[in-house]
Amino acid sequence: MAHMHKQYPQLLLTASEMGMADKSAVVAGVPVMDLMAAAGKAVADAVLERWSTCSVLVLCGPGNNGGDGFVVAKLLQAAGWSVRLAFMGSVEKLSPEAACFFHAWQGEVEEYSVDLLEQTDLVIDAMFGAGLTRSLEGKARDMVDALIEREIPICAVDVPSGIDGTTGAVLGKVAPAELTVTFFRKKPGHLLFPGRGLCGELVVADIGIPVTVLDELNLQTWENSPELWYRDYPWPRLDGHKFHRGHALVFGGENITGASRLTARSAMRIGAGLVTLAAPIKAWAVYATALTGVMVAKLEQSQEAEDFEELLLDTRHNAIAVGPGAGLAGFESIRTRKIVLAALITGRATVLDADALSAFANDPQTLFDAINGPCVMTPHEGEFARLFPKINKSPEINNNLADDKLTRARLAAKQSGAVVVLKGADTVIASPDGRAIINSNAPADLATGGSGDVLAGFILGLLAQGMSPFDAAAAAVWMHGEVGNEVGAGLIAEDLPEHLPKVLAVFKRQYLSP
Ligand SMILES: NC(=O)C1=CN([C@@H]2O[C@H](COP(=O)(O)OP(=O)(O)OC[C@H]3O[C@@H](n4cnc5c(N)ncnc54)[C@H](O)[C@@H]3O)[C@@H](O)[C@H]2O)[C@@H](O)CC1
Ligand SMILES: Nc1ncnc2c1ncn2[C@@H]1O[C@H](COP(=O)(O)OP(=O)(O)O)[C@@H](O)[C@H]1O
Ligand SMILES: [K+]
Repeated sequence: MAHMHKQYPQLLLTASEMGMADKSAVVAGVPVMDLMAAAGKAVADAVLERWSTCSVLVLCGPGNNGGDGFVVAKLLQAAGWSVRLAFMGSVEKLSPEAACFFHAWQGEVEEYSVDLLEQTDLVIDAMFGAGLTRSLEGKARDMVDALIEREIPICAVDVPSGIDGTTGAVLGKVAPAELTVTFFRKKPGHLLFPGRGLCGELVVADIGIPVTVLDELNLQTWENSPELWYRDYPWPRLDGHKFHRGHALVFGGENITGASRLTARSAMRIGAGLVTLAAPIKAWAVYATALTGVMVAKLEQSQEAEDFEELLLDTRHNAIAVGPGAGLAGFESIRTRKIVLAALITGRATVLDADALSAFANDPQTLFDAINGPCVMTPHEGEFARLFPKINKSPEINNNLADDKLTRARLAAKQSGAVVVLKGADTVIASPDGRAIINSNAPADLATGGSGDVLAGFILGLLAQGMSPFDAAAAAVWMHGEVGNEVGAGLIAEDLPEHLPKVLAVFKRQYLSP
């Protein structure tokens, strides 16, 4: 990802990074007054574009989020709307800029009361911004409860109040918005659940912060997009042959054979030149019958791990996947561990999924110590909890670490030395060097048995073609989401590799030809 330039629109800013960006903007000569005026105008414009004239209630909080609210109220009133404004806090404690816009509001300033909702068609939630760190209490909390109950449409300023913009966690309770307008760049909490599910449509408004302020910040978090990795995507060479596209090796167990078959086929679909599936002799015929383009190698009974090691002596096997259907019952677990360690000791690119991760639940350090080359681990939350029990319980990062998927994935990558793909609706891809990507294109249709095995195969296929583990993981997760969208409702895992060519064709049109 040599090309990840800092000014990419995909950069995500935590609340404190956003604060630093604001400060740098001021140093660069953009006054806070202008930022606040632009923020309020962006919200008012977005509202005017989406709703027709109605009775609006602007709920202003005690900080600068409330400051934006004063601006919105005035602009909507000027547009001929019927506007009421409620303020919670003390005028003396407002920032000078928020105070200035407070005084510019010439209408009545009302106290928070749920009765205000009686004649309200639309609420502007300018109570708290993305930097909130504790639960709402008192009148703000009562208001949120009433908003949830009455289901009045809400436009949120920056975030729906009560969402931690850095983690996406809900602090107490949050009333879901129909529209959220945030400023300059998205925050991780807009993409991570539960926050993501509460934002509604998300608009990112330019408020005049110069992009050059990003150069001063050591930003490490992005929203997944081909912009981040398309330049390193391994398209086949015009004069190439199959060995230029790598030879992937997949281990398959004897009981659940579908999982590793999906992985192998997916690796082929995404362009690995050759794929070999190595299977215990008992299951060899099953694999050999079911697979065509994928080659099937035999592993003799009771010496599967040794035979697998022998396959690894062929250095053309440049990327290895272990886990899908590898087996955990009784002796299988020991065998799975041996095969994982045999793969890792080669230092070649390795994908570890499913059973390959669970097999080390009692001794994760042995796994982490063995990782000395490019490695991608793809745990879902259950596997993650088994492999990283301390991270899930660690109190040190923040009070809501269990809710902080981004930090958990980062810590796991650092601890293990592997790129960690922490899967789910908001998959996080974290590198041991601190970089992280949040994926946002995956539809819920992907929540079906076997779709993770396909993802492992996509990563494997890209690794075989020489992509770096962080890029390969990000690209594969994005492709997986796109294919999910392409197939849509009714999707089964088998569909995913079969529909990949359509997604690749669109991707190629958009990103290969300048
Ligand atoms: N230069 C800037 O800083 C800009 C900020 N903007 C707006 O400013 C917002 C950030 O402003 P602030 O940092 O003032 O943050 P907030 O507006 O979220 O308010 C924080 C204030 O609320 C208090 N507070 C925190 N949690 C509370 C709780 N649970 N119950 C009661 N009070 C609580 C804090 O003590 C603090 O006074 C952004 O969300 C954005 O809307 C925009 O105006 C654009 C420019
Ligand atoms: N609600 C959801 N929205 C989008 N993607 C999802 C959702 N739930 C699961 N996924 C994706 O589906 C895949 C499921 O993988 P996994 O849990 O390993 O299942 P399996 O082992 O059955 O293949 C992962 O890539 C995950 O990110
Ligand atoms: K808000």
